[in-house]
Amino acid sequence: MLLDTVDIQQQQQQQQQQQLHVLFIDSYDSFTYNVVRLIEQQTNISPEVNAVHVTTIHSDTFRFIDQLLSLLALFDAIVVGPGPGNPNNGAQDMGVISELFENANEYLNTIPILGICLGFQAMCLAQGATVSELDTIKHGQVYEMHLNDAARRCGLFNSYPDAFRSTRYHSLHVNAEGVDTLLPLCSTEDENGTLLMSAQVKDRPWFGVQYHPESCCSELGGLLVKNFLKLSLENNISTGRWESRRLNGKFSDILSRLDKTINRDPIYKIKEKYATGDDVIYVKQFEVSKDPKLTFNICDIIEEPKFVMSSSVISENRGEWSIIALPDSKSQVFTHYGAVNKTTIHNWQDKQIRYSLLKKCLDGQDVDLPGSLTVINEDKSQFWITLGKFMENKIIDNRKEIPFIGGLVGILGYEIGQYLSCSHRTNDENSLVPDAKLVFINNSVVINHKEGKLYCISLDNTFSETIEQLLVHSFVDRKDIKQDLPWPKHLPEGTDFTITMPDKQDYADAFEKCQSYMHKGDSYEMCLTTQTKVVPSTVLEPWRIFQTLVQKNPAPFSSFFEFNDIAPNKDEKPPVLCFLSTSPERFLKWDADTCELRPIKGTVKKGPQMDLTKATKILKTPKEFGENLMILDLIRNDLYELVPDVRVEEFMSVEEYATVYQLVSVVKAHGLTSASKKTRYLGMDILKHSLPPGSMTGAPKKITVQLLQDELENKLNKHVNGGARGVYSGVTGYWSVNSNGDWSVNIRCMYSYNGGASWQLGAGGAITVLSTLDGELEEMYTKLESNLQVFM
Ligand SMILES: C=C(O[C@@H]1C=C(C(=O)O)C=C[C@H]1O)C(=O)O
Ligand SMILES: NC(=O)CC[C@H](N)C(=O)O
Repeated sequence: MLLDTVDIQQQQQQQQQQQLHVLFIDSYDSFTYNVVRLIEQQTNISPEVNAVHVTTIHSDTFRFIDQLLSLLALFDAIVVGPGPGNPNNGAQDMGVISELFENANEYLNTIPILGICLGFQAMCLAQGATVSELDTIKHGQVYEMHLNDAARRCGLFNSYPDAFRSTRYHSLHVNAEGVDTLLPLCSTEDENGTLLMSAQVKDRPWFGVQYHPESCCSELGGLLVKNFLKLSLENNISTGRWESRRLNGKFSDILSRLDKTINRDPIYKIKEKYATGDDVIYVKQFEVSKDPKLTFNICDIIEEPKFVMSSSVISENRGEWSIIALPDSKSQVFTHYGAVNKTTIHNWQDKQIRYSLLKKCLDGQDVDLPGSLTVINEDKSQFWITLGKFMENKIIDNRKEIPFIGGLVGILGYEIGQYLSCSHRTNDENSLVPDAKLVFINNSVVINHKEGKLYCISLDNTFSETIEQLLVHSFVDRKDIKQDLPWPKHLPEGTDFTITMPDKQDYADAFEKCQSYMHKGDSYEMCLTTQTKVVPSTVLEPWRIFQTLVQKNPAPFSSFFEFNDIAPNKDEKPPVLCFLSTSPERFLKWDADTCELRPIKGTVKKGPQMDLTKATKILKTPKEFGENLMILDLIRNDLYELVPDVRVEEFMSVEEYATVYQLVSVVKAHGLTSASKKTRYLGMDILKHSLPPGSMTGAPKKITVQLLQDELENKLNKHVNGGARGVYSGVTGYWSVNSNGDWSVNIRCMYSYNGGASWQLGAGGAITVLSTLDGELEEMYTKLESNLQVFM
C-alpha cells in the first residue's frame, strides 16, 4: 500500500512520540558510552513509550550555559555523566555542568536530571553539600549498596532489593549532612565510614548516584535507569513538558546537528556487495607440520624481504595462525608523520625515490615528486580516511575463513591514537619518526598451525614460483621439521651494549605524581611507562636479534617488521624502522561482523615461589581486580561508542607466559554488518576510535594520556626522543582485503628507528591508588628484563 505524505508525517510523529529523548552530558570520561547504551537499552518505559534516543555532548560543547538552556525544551531528561576532576573547580573541570546545577530557576527545576558520580557530586555541591577527598579511595571496587526508607518511596529504586552490589570509581565523596534540600537514598560502608551513594534534590526530579550503574560488575544498573526514565515521563506528563515537546521538523534537525558535534564518521562507506576477486586471487593449499616452529623454519629459507606475524606458542583462539607477508615492488607503502601532518605513499623500494628527496618533502620544500611518490598534507584523523579510501576498492568477498589473504600490514604507533600530540623526532639524528607505517601486501604465506595447513596466496596472481617450489620441496607433507630452531639462542659474542635505563628517582617522582592525580580525582588508573635505550658496539642484523628474542621469550604475537621501503643508495642511509615483538596481548581482532578485544591488566612475576594457584590468588585481590575492571569497563565504552551490542565473553582469566602470569578479559562487539546503514562501521573504524589501547593508558583515557604525555613521561623518558612512546604502546597487525583484521599491543618489543644502530625497549604498568612504588618498579623491571635479557 502506498502511503501519502501526510500519513508518513503522522507516522513519523507517532514514532517520535514513542521515544524519549535524553541529553547526555559527558565530561570526557571513559565510561560514558556504557551509560549511554544502558539508557538506550531501556524499552517499554510505559505502554506509549518504547524507545529512548540519547544525544551525547561534551561538558564543553557549549561555552555558555544559555546555549544549553535554550535546547533543554527539546529533551525529556538530562543525564550528567561521570568523569575526571572535582566539582569544586567549577567550569575548569566541569564546563557548563556547574552552572546547570546552580541555575535553579522555575523552568530548570522541572527538568528531570540524573547525575552519575561526578554528575552526582556536582548536583549535591550546588545544594550546599561538601565534596572532598576520601581517605581511602575506591577505583574499580565493588561494594554493597544499602537503600533507606526514603528510597522505597521515591521510585528511583522501585523493585530493588534492600541491598545490591555496584562498582565504585571515585576519589571524592559527598557529605550532605545538614543540607535540607537533599534527600539521602542509599549508602555504603567501608574504611571511610558510611558514605552517601545516592540522593534526590527535594521537590525536584533531580536524582544522583555516586556508584556506577553502568559497570559490568554492577547489579541492577538497567533498572535504575529504567526507573529514572519512568519518573521522568511521569514528571513531564504532570508538568505539561511532555505535551509541549517540539515535534516539528526543526526538532530532528537540531537533534541531528547535536549528534554530529562528536565526530563518528566511518572511514569509508561499506558496500552492500563486493566482487569475489576470483579472477585474480591465487590460493594454493598444502599439508604441513603443525609445529609453530615451522614459520621460523620457513622464514630462514625465504631470502626476500618479509614481515612476520607469527606465533611461537599456540593458545586457544590466539597464535593459531602465522603470516609471512612478502612485500614486492608493487606494494604501496603508507607512512604518516604526525609531527609535520604529512602522509607519504610510494611503492616498495621504488628506485627513483631517494631518501634525501623524501626528507625535503617532509621539511615542506617544493620538489617534483619522482616515481610513485605522493605526499599528502593531512593530520592523523585524515590519514585514516586515506587508508579507508585506498582499501575501499580492494575489499573482496573471498576466503573469509583465512584470517589474512593480503592487504595492509604494519604498525600504528601510540601517538596516532586519540588525544595525543605527535611531535616525534629522534634525539640523535633529529630525523622524523613515522607515527604509522603500513604496506599493502599482494603475496603471502599463511599457516594454520592447528590444522597443519599452509597457503600460498596472491591477490594478483604473482606468487613467486621459486618460493612455492622451495616451500613444497622443504616442508610439504613432512612432519619432521627441525625441532630446534637452526638459530643460535644468543647474540654473537664480542658485541658490547650500552644500556641507558630510566632514572629510578625520576620513576619514583612520576609515581608520586600519579598518586596525587588519582587522589585529586583526575584519574582512576595511570599506565606509566619507561623507555630504555640500547646501543650495540656493532650493528647486528635485526633478524638476528629476532631469532634470539623468539627463543627466549615465546609469545602468541611475535612480529618482525623491517621497513626497508626506501631503496638503499650508496650516498645515503634511510632511517629504517625495525620492530621486533613478543607480545602476549591482542588488542583487536575483527571479521566482517564481530570484533574482539583482549585487554591484559594485572601482572605477577613468575618464580620458584610463584605457581599458578598462588598467582591466581594474588590476581584476584582488590588491586589487580580493580586494575582489570577499570580497563574492561573502558574497553566496553570504546566499543559501545560505535556498536550497540557489546558483551564480556571472558571475565578475568589468569594466563601463564614465559616470565609472568597475567589477568585477561575478553570483550566482543557483535552485529557490525547488521547495523543500519547509518551506523555501520568496519573493524578499522573501531581500531581508529579505540587507539591508544586502554590497557596502555589507564582511565579516563583522555585526561590520563594527556597527563602522561605532558607532565610525566616527557620528564621520565627525556633520554629517548623527548619521551614519546613511538611504536611502543601502539599496535601491530593487518587489515586483510577479506574484511578480517587482527592487531596486537606493542609491548615486550624492541624497536629501532635507524636500522639497528640503537634500540629502544618500553616497559611499564598500570598504577592505581593501591600500588606501591616497589611493586610497580618490580613489575616494570620484570617486563623490561623479559626482552632486555637478549642483550645481556
Ligand atoms: C605497559 C605494559 O603492559 C601493559 C600493562 C599491564 C599491567 O599493568 O598489568 C599488562 C599488560 C599491558 O597491557 C608493558 O608491558 O610495558
Ligand atoms: N567516576 C567519577 O565520576 C569520578 C568523579 C570524581 N572525579 C572523583 O574522582 O570522585
